[in-house]
Amino acid sequence: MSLPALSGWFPRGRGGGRRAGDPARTGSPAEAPTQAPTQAPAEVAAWAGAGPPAARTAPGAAAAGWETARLTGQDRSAALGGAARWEPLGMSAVTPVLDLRGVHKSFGPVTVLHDVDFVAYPGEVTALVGDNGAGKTTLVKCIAGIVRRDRGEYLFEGRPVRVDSPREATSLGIEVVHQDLALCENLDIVQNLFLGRERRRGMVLDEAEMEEVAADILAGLSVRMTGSVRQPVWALSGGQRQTVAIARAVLGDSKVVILDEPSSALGVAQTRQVLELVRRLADRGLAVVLISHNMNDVFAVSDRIAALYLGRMVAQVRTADVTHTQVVELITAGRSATLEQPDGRPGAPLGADVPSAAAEPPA
Ligand SMILES: Nc1ncnc2c1ncn2[C@@H]1O[C@H](COP(=O)(O)OP(=O)(O)OP(=O)(O)O)[C@@H](O)[C@H]1O
Repeated sequence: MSLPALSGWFPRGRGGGRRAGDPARTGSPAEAPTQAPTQAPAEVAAWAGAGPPAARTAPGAAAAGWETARLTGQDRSAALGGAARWEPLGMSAVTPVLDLRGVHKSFGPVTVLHDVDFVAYPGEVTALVGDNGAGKTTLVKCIAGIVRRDRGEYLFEGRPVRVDSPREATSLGIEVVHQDLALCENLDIVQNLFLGRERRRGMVLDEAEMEEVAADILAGLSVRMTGSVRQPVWALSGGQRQTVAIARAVLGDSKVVILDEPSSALGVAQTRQVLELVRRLADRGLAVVLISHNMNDVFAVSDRIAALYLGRMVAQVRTADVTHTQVVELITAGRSATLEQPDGRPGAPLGADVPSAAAEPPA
């Protein structure tokens, strides 16, 4: 497979693609004085998980979308010399596609997700990072209805929804590309793309229509396959398979695409091609959630980073506002020496003072 090189390699830039009226994306706190009000400490603490779920909602934030906190660009330079400052964002003018609040999940006695908040916006790549066992896959399974959360709100495009099965998630336009890709090796590209949703003309499959749509969707994603769309998947490279799996995810009316480690088995060139495709999906307005352990990939392609540590969301920040080192610290320690907690304490693990789930009364 060869992909045309994107001019400028991610020309939108991380954290770019500003939307009119979205102060959260302007990059400068000074540009958004009216829509990013300072929060009372109690509200900020609630973000960190110390408050009850009800306290997590900022006043009036339900419809407009609530962002958690960020390290401002202004403070970034300060971060180099000392403790940087977290600043609550208040409300964004753009409603998140996904907005999960206080999601809690246990498997028997083991609590895997502790009151996790997570948002994903249209037109953005949100990287979901965390060490092995942090709870990334479980959170994604909750989003995709594969696993039922014990409690927690689930808003889709600002509306509360019930997502208790994969079918319900799919009907909302949420697609997951799992690590194993779930492609059928013996089937060709067209058959894989349309598996389970074949186009028919009367009683027979409309092969010509499916071929045309397959070619269109691959071309629409700027994907050029060497060879026919009728070649079997077993004959494709790892990058090409990933592309087919992603194309299948966006074939319907998808609004959210979640990619689980899409480049984990790929070489340098193929990783770059897949990341270009990931960026392109977001540029077309999809909300893309990217699970990755690879910080280079995360920084190359994401607009936001959500960091899970031992089942707690310890930060959800703009990629442009944090450094590689800070994110690694968040992943490995649940805190960063150069990031303050929202309540002003420097460097303490966020949510570390939250009572363990085992000690909490049942919901
Ligand atoms: N069905 C289950 N039953 C019991 N424990 C589970 C189940 N699914 C996940 N866990 C546990 O939940 C924790 C989080 O797992 P999860 O797969 O969500 O982490 P992850 O961040 O995706 O890790 P990795 O990066 O290694 O894939 C792990 O300790 C795991 O053993």
